[in-house]
Amino acid sequence: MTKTVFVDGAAGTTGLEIRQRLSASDAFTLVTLDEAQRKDAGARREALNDADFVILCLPDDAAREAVTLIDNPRTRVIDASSAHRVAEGWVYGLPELEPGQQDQIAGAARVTNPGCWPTGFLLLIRPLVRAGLVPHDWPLVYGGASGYSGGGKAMIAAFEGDGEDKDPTAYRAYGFGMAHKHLPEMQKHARIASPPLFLPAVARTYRGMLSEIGLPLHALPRKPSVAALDSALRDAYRECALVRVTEGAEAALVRIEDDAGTDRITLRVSGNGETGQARLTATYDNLGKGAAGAAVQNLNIMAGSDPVSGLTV
Ligand SMILES: NC(=O)C1=CN([C@@H]2O[C@H](COP(=O)(O)OP(=O)(O)OC[C@H]3O[C@@H](n4cnc5c(N)ncnc54)[C@H](OP(=O)(O)O)[C@@H]3O)[C@@H](O)[C@H]2O)C=CC1
Ligand SMILES: CC(=O)N[C@@H](CCC(=O)OP(=O)(O)O)C(=O)O
Repeated sequence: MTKTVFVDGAAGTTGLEIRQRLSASDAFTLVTLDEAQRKDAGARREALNDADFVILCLPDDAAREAVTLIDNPRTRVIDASSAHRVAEGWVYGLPELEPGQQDQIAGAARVTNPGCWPTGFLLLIRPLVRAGLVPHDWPLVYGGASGYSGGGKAMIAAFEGDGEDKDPTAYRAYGFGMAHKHLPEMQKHARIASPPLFLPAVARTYRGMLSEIGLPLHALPRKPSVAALDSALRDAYRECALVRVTEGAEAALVRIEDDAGTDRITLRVSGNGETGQARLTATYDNLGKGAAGAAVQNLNIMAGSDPVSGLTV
């Protein structure tokens, strides 16, 4: 029997992408509310309690409210917002993060999708911290660029609009308050002593991400080689269909578009043994592995289906 999936926020950027991925599914029946009802608390309460699975594609406050509207123990929730990323009682929905993480997701009633920025950071750094190649109190710096759909409907309108509010920029940096909302999530799930110094930017491309961590290898206590970092990542993700580790030395150019339009993430370790410098790079799609693809992957895992069903690997 198919399971019902109610997407709350189905008219938004992430919600539309999830609908696209589930529309041809044999395992799930998609439920959405029409335009007149999609913000009606009564209609939402009914849909939230009727569904086997709920995927919240809402701003944080609306996501918190949606959870309070659920009063039956049967409905299982995946929250794409940042409302519950470090909350007690929620399983972190990044199945590749730790051994056993996928099993925790499979059995959970409440799963929080990771943020798009934390996805790249955590998949690059967590295996290196776990292996002791990077100390847990190392002062990490993480930066990169996101496609503008990462800011949802409002940012899409600003980049694509033709009114006074149109932002004509090709590339802009932000987060200068050094207090981005993803910092607690990055610190907690990387299991590091303090959050990374985070340098985000947004580029004039609809979708895609390119994010990076630089490491001075000679300064690290264990002075790891580039090859040691590369092999730690390969070991960590050998069984993971959506995580590719490619040869960093061959990367003459890495583009923000490299994995746009897919649900995978590509990791690379580049570097120079003589100068003792390494560059860890992740490319993925903010709406793929960064949001909708990750939500569908978690849904598949929770429902006991093939984790990559309906996804572009
Ligand atoms: N875009 C991305 O790349 C990523 C997004 N996310 C997260 O996913 C969530 C959704 O983001 P995104 O799709 O980009 O955002 P959008 O702004 O594109 O969409 C949000 C949708 O939620 C609707 N909405 C707002 N309040 C309510 C409410 N009270 N009841 C019902 N619907 C409501 C909005 O309605 P209306 O159309 O009327 O505005 C809109 O359709 C956010 O929490 C975001 O942070 C996470 C990772 C990446
Ligand atoms: C380009 C851009 O503005 N991106 C957003 C992150 C989008 C995202 O990941 O949303 P969540 O916070 O729900 O994870 C930002 O940096 O705040």
